[in-house]
Amino acid sequence: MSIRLGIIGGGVMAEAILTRLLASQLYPANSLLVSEPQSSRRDFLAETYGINVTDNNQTTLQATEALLLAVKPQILDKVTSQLTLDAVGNYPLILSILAGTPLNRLETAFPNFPVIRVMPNTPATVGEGMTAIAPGTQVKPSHLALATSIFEAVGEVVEVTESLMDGVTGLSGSGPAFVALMIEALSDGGVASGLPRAIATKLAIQTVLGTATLMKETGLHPGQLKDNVTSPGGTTIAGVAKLEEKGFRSAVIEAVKTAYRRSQDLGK
Ligand SMILES: NC(=O)C1=CN([C@@H]2O[C@H](COP(=O)(O)OP(=O)(O)OC[C@H]3O[C@@H](n4cnc5c(N)ncnc54)[C@H](OP(=O)(O)O)[C@@H]3O)[C@@H](O)[C@H]2O)C=CC1
Ligand SMILES: O=C(O)[C@@H]1CCC=N1
Repeated sequence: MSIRLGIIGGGVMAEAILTRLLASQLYPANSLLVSEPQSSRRDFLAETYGINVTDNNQTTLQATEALLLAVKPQILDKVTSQLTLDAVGNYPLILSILAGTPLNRLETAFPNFPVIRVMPNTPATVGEGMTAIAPGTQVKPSHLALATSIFEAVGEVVEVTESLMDGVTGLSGSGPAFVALMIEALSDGGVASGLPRAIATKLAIQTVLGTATLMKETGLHPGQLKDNVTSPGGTTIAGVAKLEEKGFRSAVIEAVKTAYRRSQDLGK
């Protein structure tokens, strides 16, 4: 079978996305090709998922539908300077998940190719990802439909203007790490209160998951949900008051804003 989707960079995000593309049967294993310099990583991906692998980035350009860029933003220039685009017979859709990397830079590196800037997140691994996509100047409705189908296989998709992509990166791109810290801290609080670690972590994870599901399914405002849990003179309001005293909300807001600014800096 011909290669329909090429991926440059076989790291964490590439694996998260390709596992769902396989599970959803959107792409069969033999239609995927991942280019990755580390031989042990190539062997792992080929043996685990049955996909095609190569150490030659140029080979991924044979992809008939799309080429996913999944390397670190800092090495984009190195990667693109080694590609010979004139040798390519077709123009696969370029999907870049590189944090902070603007469309105009990508479109300069891939002249005449349709380019979409994408920001997924790691819950993509279990099909619960949140992806934002921002189309470039050469993108047609068929390209948008293709990008949407690929990223809907890993969760939910929203289309935004490119000016919002750094904010998206600070919130949903980096957000899983912030939520993981919250879960770890909840578990630590449980352990400090005498719970065994395994039970504390189970409680913390299910509390975050259940709260998110409740808000998603009912559309309940976060403030209303907080009010619903806080009995007068009870335990929750005592904890909420302590969070406010310690600047919890301010710390989270600053974390997202700092990640947003870091995404902006990566683009310079
Ligand atoms: N991790 C996340 O949660 C998210 C990441 N992103 C973006 O995804 C991109 C990838 O991130 P992530 O998967 O975490 O990073 P990883 O480091 O896990 O993956 C990058 C991969 O690219 C490989 N690589 C290095 N040099 C080359 C090269 N010249 N040609 C081809 N492949 C190469 C690396 O190999 P080696 O290890 O040998 O260097 C590595 O396997 C980044 O741009 C990031 O901004 C976007 C959303 C979320
Ligand atoms: O930390 C990073 O730069 C990447 C982008 C969003 C999540 N991880």
